[in-house]
Amino acid sequence: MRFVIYGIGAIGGTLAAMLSLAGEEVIGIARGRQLQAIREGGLLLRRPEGDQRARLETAASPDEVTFRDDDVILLTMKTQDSAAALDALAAAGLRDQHLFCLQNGVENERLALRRFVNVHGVTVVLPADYVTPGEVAAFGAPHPGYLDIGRYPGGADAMDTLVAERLTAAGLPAFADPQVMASKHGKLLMNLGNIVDAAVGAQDEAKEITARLRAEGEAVFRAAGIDWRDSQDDPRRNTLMAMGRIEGLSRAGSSSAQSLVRGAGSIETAYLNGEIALLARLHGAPAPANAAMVALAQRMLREGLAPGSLAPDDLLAAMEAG
Ligand SMILES: NC(=O)C1=CN([C@@H]2O[C@H](COP(=O)(O)OP(=O)(O)OC[C@H]3O[C@@H](n4cnc5c(N)ncnc54)[C@H](OP(=O)(O)O)[C@@H]3O)[C@@H](O)[C@H]2O)C=CC1
Ligand SMILES: CC(C)(CO)C(=O)C(=O)O
Repeated sequence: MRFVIYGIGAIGGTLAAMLSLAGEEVIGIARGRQLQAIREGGLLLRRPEGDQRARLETAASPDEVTFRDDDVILLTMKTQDSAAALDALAAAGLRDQHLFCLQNGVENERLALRRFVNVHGVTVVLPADYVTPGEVAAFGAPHPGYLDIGRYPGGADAMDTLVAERLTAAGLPAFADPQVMASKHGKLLMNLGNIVDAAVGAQDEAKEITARLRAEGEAVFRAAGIDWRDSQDDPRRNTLMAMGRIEGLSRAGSSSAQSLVRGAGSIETAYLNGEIALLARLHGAPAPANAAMVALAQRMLREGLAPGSLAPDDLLAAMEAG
């Protein structure tokens, strides 16, 4: 088996480094300064237990990869970049190799299944940062995190088990999960707070606002008949990983906050809070607070607002107006 990891940022970089340090065959598809830095000096993975540098085979796009039957593709870009990436994979000749979506939200699997037949969802509980080109950090300890892996739309097959075994052997506990989308919907409820973190940072009022977004999300899931499995009360959060400390580094915030920190020019909110807004509109349930967060994220991009530059009252006002 060869792992083709598409998008070498916080999550893809952590996986690429761990798998390759464990002796797995890995190709990382990266771009820009990240690609250049990895080609020049490898990829530094920083963890509470210490730093390790991985040497990676890289490609600048799927058409630089000669795909093999034993390839598994791990999608690790943010959702707003997935459609273009999937089109590039199709154009490069990817066929029925198994493709795993290691992304938040629940849209990537649908995008993938339009183009490919063997699609798997993965719930990613792995707090990680893309620090600078050539360097990623994973803050969990003793393990960087854990993953649930299953087929989309449901079930778990031999490939889920095999990939879970390889990841676990590389130090990242992974579990074949026939109800992976219930797990992913549970994680999505947590990620409704990503935009709050991006807008106001980690302050007490942020928790209340996030709780409101979450309650609205749960009500919308009920209206839409969607099952979910709670992510925040999962005991594996304590047994497998807790937040650790890395010397000289503090977390830049949620993955959405990191997009703003890096000036990425796009943010994932339309696929997180926007999933709730979409379901609400489809099923006739109200979701003004989550809809307002989608608009707020767009405003932050448009006006070039720095992460953490808004006040909780700004968010509350946007929710009331929404
Ligand atoms: N970071 C975290 O703690 C967690 C993140 N997640 C989820 O994991 C997913 C990935 O997030 P994260 O790792 O933080 O995101 P990052 O932005 O850190 O990494 C994504 C990487 O993919 C690259 N990329 C995007 N499109 C392409 C392309 N066409 N070709 C080559 N490279 C490409 C990006 O490049 P560029 O920078 O140039 O855009 C970037 O390097 C998201 O769905 C996120 O919500 C889940 C759990 C935790
Ligand atoms: C739960 C959280 C915030 C952990 O990093 C996450 O999934 C993200 O950053 O997207």
